Amino acid sequence: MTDAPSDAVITVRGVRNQFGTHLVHDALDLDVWRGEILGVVGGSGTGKSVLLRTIAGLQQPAAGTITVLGTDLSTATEDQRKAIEARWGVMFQDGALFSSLTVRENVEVPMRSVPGLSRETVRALADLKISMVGLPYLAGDKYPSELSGGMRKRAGLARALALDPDIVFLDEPTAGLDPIGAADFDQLIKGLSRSLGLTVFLVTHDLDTLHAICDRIAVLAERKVLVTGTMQEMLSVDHPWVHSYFHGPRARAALDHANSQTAGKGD
Ligand SMILES: Nc1ncnc2c1ncn2[C@@H]1O[C@H](COP(=O)(O)OP(=O)(O)OP(=O)(O)O)[C@@H](O)[C@H]1O
Repeated sequence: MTDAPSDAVITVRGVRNQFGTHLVHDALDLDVWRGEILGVVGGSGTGKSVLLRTIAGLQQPAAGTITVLGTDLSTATEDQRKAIEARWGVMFQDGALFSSLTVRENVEVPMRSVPGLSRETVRALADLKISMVGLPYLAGDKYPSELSGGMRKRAGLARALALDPDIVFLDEPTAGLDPIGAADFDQLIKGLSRSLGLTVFLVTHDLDTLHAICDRIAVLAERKVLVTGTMQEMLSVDHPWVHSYFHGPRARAALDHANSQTAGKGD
């Protein structure tokens, strides 16, 4: 709905995803612009996570093309795929950390594929990522089971940032966090996106997140991206699900909260 900037880092055209006879996406199109935070919403089972996995190369679409940073994933050679995969990071809901590795070792895992990095460099880079996500230095020595849910998410984000990606994919980053922890995590994502120029593809159910940090929102419904636009634009979309999502009681509470935050900043 908003005017399209010319610099799409992700272009999805005509994508179909299905499991057996269950058609999840059909003729799905989406563009993600460089440096934006895109929030992907939709009812349960509309295929938000499947879309994330498809774009992040973890699942093959049955049809359609996905171009990331200029590379068509369906025609890319093995080497091109590896090169492009190094330019994005993925954070799953629970952090998806290896339980037998410390936080630092988890963050080091993606770096091991980079030739020529000494052990000391890898360790120093991992510690840098750990501090960038707001974890205390000592968290690097801890195992995932020794961390709170919020710290595990931060550790997952540190691992997603391991290779200085251009794009991060976040699957429900604030799910399971208390409201203060969720708001802190929102600000962390926004700060990293703005300071590093990161493009963020973020699947969420969290209306506060949409208000606080998303530049645009993409709504999944009827097996496709039904509409994209700013929060303001979502409020005037005439579609039953979109209307009830953005005008329901939770949406009103999130809007009131966002307005009070903005008013507070003006004090
Ligand atoms: N590996 C799989 N095999 C079979 N069906 C799958 C698989 N992965 C996902 N699905 C189905 O695809 C549909 C979309 O799943 P997905 O997890 O993407 O939904 P979602 O929009 O992220 O849902 P939620 O908001 O509940 O997390 C669901 O019906 C799900 O059961």
